[in-house]
Amino acid sequence: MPPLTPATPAIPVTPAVPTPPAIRTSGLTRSFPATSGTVEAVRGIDLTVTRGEILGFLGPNGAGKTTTLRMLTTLLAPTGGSATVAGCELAHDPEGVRRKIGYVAQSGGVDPHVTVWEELTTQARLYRLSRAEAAARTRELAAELDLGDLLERKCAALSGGQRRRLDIAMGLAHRPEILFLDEPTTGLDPGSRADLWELVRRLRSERGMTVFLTTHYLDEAEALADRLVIVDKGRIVAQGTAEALKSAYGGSPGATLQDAFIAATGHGAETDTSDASAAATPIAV
Ligand SMILES: Nc1ncnc2c1ncn2[C@@H]1O[C@H](COP(=O)(O)OP(=O)(O)OP(=O)(O)O)[C@@H](O)[C@H]1O
Repeated sequence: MPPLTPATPAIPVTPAVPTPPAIRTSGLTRSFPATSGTVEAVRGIDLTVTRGEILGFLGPNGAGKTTTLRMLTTLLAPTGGSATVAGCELAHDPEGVRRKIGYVAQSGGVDPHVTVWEELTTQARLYRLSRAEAAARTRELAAELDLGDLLERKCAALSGGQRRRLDIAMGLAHRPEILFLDEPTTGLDPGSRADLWELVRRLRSERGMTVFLTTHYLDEAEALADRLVIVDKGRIVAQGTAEALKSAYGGSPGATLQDAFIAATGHGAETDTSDASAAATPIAV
């Protein structure tokens, strides 16, 4: 039989290379020894966050949000499972993870006694930038985060919103690929919250930044996040867009995210679930 001839000349095709996710976890687990036994803070989280996604990580008090965040940012070793963050394996290359992520803790981390300029240049120098590079990076960050008029001010004299912008600038000093924000707007007034939301949106649209955000504010999660993951008692109990969660859980056309949250977890956003032992069934929508 003659060989088959293609009807059209063969054009070399470059196969599409799938973009690896920003974060992937498999069975991520953390337990803590306690006097009364073991606290199972995180019980096998399987999660994928795509690059450029803003992910809202929600759950009642004690659900395991901070423990998960601390594992993903290398601050706490998992007791089980695995995770890849920004292409680096958490267990084998924590240094690589740290180079590629920015972490803004709930309590911030700035020194109240130094100026904004000193704080930012010191942070940039920690990432081995020369003095001149650190100064240039500080100017860049100040412009981007609207801190230009505050550079000579002592950190202690900043308002809550200004302090939060500085915290984020510090987290961005080394141009990370993924930004972890732990409760970024707790304690801010509505105007400062709206400014911060705008900033997070800009980081994603202008830099393609992946943002992993924990929050207690359901309106914040709904306004900012592309996708929500709800955890309870250390497990993922629901995930999807806010709209999908509302229609899957809300039970009526006018259902709110609060309705969906209560239906998925069995309680309100501020209830402490850490001592409960029953596990909910995970539902993805
Ligand atoms: N170092 C620790 N030692 C013992 N138990 C801990 C430790 N850290 C966290 N836990 C427990 O693990 C569980 C999950 O805590 P975690 O802080 O991750 O919850 P969370 O969802 O962040 O809660 P919150 O919204 O209140 O901050 C809780 O029962 C908590 O008491």
